[in-house]
Order: sequence, then structure tokens, then C-alpha cells
Amino acid sequence: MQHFEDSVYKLIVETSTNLPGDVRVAIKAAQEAEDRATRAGLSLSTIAENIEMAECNVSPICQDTGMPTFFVHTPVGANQIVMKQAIRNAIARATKDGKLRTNSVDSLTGANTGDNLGPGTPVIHFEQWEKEDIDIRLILKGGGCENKNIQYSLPAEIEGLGKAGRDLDGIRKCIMHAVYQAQGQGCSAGFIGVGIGGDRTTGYELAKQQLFRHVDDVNPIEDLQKLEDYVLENANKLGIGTMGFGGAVTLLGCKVGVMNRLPASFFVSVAYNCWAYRRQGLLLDAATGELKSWIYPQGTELPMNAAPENEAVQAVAVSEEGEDEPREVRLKMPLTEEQVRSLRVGDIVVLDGEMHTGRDALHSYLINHDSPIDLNGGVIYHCGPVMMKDREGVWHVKAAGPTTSIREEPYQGDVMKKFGIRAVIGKGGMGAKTLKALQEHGGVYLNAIGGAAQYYARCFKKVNGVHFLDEFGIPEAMWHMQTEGFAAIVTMDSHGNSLHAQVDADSRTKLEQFKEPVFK
Ligand SMILES: O=C(O)C[C@H](O)C(=O)O
Ligand code: SF4
Repeated sequence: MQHFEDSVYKLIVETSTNLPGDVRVAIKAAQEAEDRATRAGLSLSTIAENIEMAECNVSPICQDTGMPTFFVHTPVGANQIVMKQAIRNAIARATKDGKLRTNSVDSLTGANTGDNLGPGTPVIHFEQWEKEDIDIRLILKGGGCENKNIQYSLPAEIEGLGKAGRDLDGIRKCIMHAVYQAQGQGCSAGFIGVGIGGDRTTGYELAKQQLFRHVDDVNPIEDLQKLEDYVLENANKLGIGTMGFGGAVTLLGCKVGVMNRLPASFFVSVAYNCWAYRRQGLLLDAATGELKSWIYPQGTELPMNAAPENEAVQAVAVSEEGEDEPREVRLKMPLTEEQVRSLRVGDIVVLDGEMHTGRDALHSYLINHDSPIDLNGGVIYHCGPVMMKDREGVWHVKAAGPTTSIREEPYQGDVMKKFGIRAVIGKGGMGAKTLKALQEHGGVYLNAIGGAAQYYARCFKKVNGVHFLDEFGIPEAMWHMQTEGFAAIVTMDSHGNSLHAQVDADSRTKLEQFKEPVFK
């Protein structure tokens, strides 16, 4: 087993940096289905470029490298204790090498362990089988899409869809609703795994296991195959689109599994995975741990159709039907109230100067404390980057896409007003409270493309400083970044407009067309 740890390390690096071939095929199909000149179409081009960059830089596709979750099948008699230790070593090594973000946090104190090891992390499931080889699979599912997982207990009254009973049609309603409620917050276009039955725990486990199926496989259970096809076709009629910008492609895959349940329970559990669907697997020689073959097609065999130079930067600078011609505005940070008030939903803003990262820990801190730096006119980027320090002690940005902004909804408006912050950047949009604050105070919300961590890392030319690194850990710290050419779209402005509220309302109306029974 002398090669086992190295093989697992290889698996981690490949999973984090090189999106598998079957996932790429689905994203390419979405690119073809979506008009290239729309916000969604051009966002997909940025995603495609990011996938290529990650492979080429051997760096994380998305900065949130997720909860490492392994499923291992071993021949009878294989030593699982040794394997578990080797997996843990490989995880720590990949974290040190910047292939994984430090993602294991003490739930009570918020302390980051710094190596992705801790109670419950990584997750390792072992199962014995009669075969001779070891089959080891890994999924890196990020927090933003994990937060969009949802579990239904049937019978239920489902928003927009009415009564859902304990039958195939009830299940259909749950899944349609699951896609609707995710909006763009799980970095759509996404993939869903569904578990029917079990208890609350095993139902979710079954849902996650579905994400290990090949994107193009066919469900052997006819009813479920029909359900999968139905959902894939019809969820795309919800009009949520890539990043929730609106569009023809919302869902890229739907896989449904079933298990027995208790007479009193009927759970439908849905695991939502973003487009950055990072899962890979290896078949290993059980005696040596040497790699025999990859389980999913490797991404390298399938180059993405990235946008021509500069086109992707304009990714979202296109007008949609009924909108005024979008403008591209290049601004130097800090920003003035006047500059910000002149921006409207649909405008592209390209930012230069110093930007500050801040997410959950910082926002809750700032409510009750002073800021360590002057934030007047400042821009806060909702981002937990992957950072590495070189031998000279200089920090480098290895991956830096946006995080889901809605988590800051309770704080955002107050924090902006308190410190004179003029813009926040994130993804998925924010709610009514923030929209009101943007109006009152003169602020703007900018949407960056979720998961495009390599694409944005390129804009950070230098790390000017960092606060709260020891207290909050790398992802939650407040990084001060010298920025050049960071492009994002205005999706909430100071005039009370929100693209997110609009797409949410439109898709809610569209959801209702799926109320009538389909599977009798
Ligand atoms: O934690 C992150 O960096 C992002 C997270 O995966 C998210 O989607 O919000
Ligand atoms: S930021 Fe988006 S792409 Fe990255 S893990 Fe979160 S949901 Fe997935």
C-alpha cells in the first residue's frame, strides 16, 4: 500500500482543479442552448474560461473546495485504519499546497484548524466488496450549494404547486420546488441528486450518492428515469438561468434514487450541486495502492469553448429585452456617492484600486466594533479566498470567486451605513433590507460570477495587508487586495431595482404552471 497516499493526493488535486469530462459536456451543451450574447450565455463563457484556467494553473476551480467526502470500496481484509490515515495525510498535504482551501472550522469557536482535519472532516465512508481492487471516489461540494439542499416530508403543501402526496407526482413537485428555491444562489446551472425514502439522515445520504452517477447514465428504474427526464426538461422552463440572471438553462442534471422508508415517514431529500461539480474517482491496486484507472472521464480530454480574449470580461455587459443599453463604467476605488447613484441594474462596473474581502465573521464583528481601516467609499467583496504565503512571507491569491451574499442580509445595510461603504460584491443577490439600505444610503450591489475563482484571482495583483487572520482564519479574514480590472454587473441599484427580486418573482409565476398532475 506504499502508493495509496500518493494516489489519494492525485485524486484530490484532480478533483479540485480539473472538472470531469461528463460535467464539461453538460456545460458545453448549456453554452449551445443559451444565446451567447445574453448575460447567461456570456456568464457560461466565463465559467468555461475559468475551467480551462484552473486546469492549466492546477489551482482550485472554485475557492470553496467544499467538504471532502470520500466513498471507498475495499476488498475483504483490506486495512481501513491505514487507509483512513493516508487519506487524512493526503488532505493535509493538498491543503498545504493550496489545492484545497482551509475549510474545517470549529462550530462553536469559529477557529479554523488550518489543515482541513477535525471532528467530522474529511468525511470517509468505507464499504467492503467482493472485487479485488479499491474503488475510491471523492466529491468536493461547496457550502453555498450545500445550503440550498432541501428535504420535504410528504404529504405537504408546496409553495406554488399545491398539494404533494405520497406518490411519484408528489415527488415531482418537491423536485421542481427544490430547483426554484435555489434560484441562482447555488451557482446555477446546477445538478441535483434526489433521495426518495430513508430517514432524514439516510435520505440525504442517498441524495448525495446520486451525485456520483455519471451525468449521461440512464436510471434502471423506468419510473425514475421518466421523472429525471421530466425534471431536466421542465426545470429549465423556470427561467432562472446561470447565476440567476434569467435564461434557458437552470438545471444540467437530475439523478433520483430510492430506498425503503418507515410507514410514517416519506422524505424527499434533494442535494443541490453547483456547476462546479467536482467529483472524481480512482480504481487502485489493493496491494500497492497504485492507480489503475480513472472512474470518470478526465476533463483534459475535453477542452472548453472559452470566450475569445476580453469578451468574457464583458460577460454580462449586454442588454436584455426591455432594458436600456447597458454601460460599462470603469471606476477607481474608493467610490463616491455620486458615482454609485449613477449606476443602474444591468451596468457593468470594472474596478481598480484597493478592495477588501469580508464575509460572515467580519460582518457580525463590524456591527459591534470599529473597522480596523477606513472604509469610507470602500468596496467589500464577499469572498473567502485560497491564499498561500511564499518563502519570503508574501501572500498570493490562489483562487477568489464570490460567496453567497444573502448570508450577510441581516448585517449588510447597517454595516454599509455605519462605515460609508458604497458597494458590495458577491453572488446570488441580497434581500429587501439591503435593497432599502442601498436606496437610503447610496450603495450598489455587484454580482460576480460564482465559482469563477481563477478568473477573478487574476485581478488581484498584490495583497496590501490582512486583518483578523489569526482570529477568523484565511477564508473569513479581511484581506486588502490591490485590484485591477475586476468586472461585475450591477444587479441591485440605489433606485430600488433588483434583478434578483425580478427573476425570483418571474420564476415563481412560472412554477405554478407545473401544478397539474403529470404522473398519475
Ligand atoms: O465559501 C465560499 O467561498 C463560497 C460558497 O461555496 C458559496 O457558494 O457561497
Ligand atoms: S461558490 Fe458557487 S461554485 Fe463555488 S462551491 Fe459555492 S456554490 Fe459551488
